[in-house]
Amino acid sequence: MKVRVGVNGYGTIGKRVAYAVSKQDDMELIGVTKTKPDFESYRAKELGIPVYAAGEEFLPRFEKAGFEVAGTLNDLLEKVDVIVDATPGGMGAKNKALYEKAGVKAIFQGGEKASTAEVSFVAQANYEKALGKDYVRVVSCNTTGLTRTLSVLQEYIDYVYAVMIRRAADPNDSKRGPVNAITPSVTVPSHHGPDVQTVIPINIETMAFIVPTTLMHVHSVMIELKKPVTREDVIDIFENTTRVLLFEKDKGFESTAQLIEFARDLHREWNNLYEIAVWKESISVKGNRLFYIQAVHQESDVVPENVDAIRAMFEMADKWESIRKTNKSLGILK
Ligand SMILES: NC(=O)C1=CN([C@@H]2O[C@H](COP(=O)(O)OP(=O)(O)OC[C@H]3O[C@@H](n4cnc5c(N)ncnc54)[C@H](OP(=O)(O)O)[C@@H]3O)[C@@H](O)[C@H]2O)C=CC1
Ligand SMILES: O=C(OP(=O)(O)O)[C@H](O)COP(=O)(O)O
Repeated sequence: MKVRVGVNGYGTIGKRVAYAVSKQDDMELIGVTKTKPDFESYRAKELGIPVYAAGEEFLPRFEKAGFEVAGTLNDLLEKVDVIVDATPGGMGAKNKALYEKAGVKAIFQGGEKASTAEVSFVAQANYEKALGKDYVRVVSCNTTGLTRTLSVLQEYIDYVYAVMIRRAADPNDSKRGPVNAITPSVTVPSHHGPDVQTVIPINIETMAFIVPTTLMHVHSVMIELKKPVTREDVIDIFENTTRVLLFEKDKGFESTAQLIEFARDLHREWNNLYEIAVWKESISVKGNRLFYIQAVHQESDVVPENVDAIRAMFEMADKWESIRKTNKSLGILK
């Protein structure tokens, strides 16, 4: 039996999750929601994906444009086993009552508070915690990136300090900024450190800035060690960590621009770089401190996590079986 999946919110994350679900042999994409008949709605239809209005209040927009929808969100909820909520941050918590009423399981994204779901999720760190659960939150792109690399270093970590340099807007977004400024998050810690702690129990403080770029986020990670580790050990650990790739400046990876070009060269859909990119040269051990720099493709790193979360919620596979299956279907390198 295939799990029937709906996606509420066919935007940056939603369209990628819908695509990823459609690549799984144990899942069926039943439909997606939109609030308006824009080019994304027409493209979904061309791809054969049923488009539902995100609520009755949006129906007149579709009617006016002569765009035939398959129904409304409530109709979609009647046909699915699980809904992936990829609506703008904070909206998922409001939608939860609809999902409860319809009796469908739901996955929320990192824009929601941890309390919206029963568990905050990063597959390689805590897959088992989501087994059989009804409500799971895939943490934000930055939190996913931090958790992927920190979870495999846990035995060495006394305290983590990380600085997050965040992209200002996604490439398809012409409304956000800044265009010519650097915006600090003056609340310390930024939400990322406490968010990592919803997945793994480590000491961590984070600070964050927004800078004028659309391509990726970059993290500067500094770790106080509680037991010795060498640079070679860390390289070895990351080389053996799924969804983490090492890149070398010496091979031309000077910035996020070349990382995205690498994803383009792989002919990845939407130039997705699902893997967290760690600069190999940046991995340094000085006394009892470990340093490294990593980059996160904000539009795509959480996509495989959504797929694995579905398998965990329906107890369809164990952790490594699911991760391997998802990786293979999306061409994730390791
Ligand atoms: N973008 C990113 O880098 C990342 C985002 N996230 C999280 O993922 C979630 C989604 O973000 P993102 O994909 O960027 O958002 P987008 O704005 O790209 O997409 C949001 C989607 O929700 C739909 N929507 C808007 N209003 C409503 C409504 N009233 N009811 C139902 N659906 C609505 C939009 O439909 P329409 O277009 O038709 O109006 C759109 O399809 C957020 O929680 C965010 O924090 C997590 C990781 C990375
Ligand atoms: O939700 C996200 O983008 P946003 O800036 O559009 O809210 C990304 O996950 C990055 O957010 P974060 O820096 O809160 O992890």
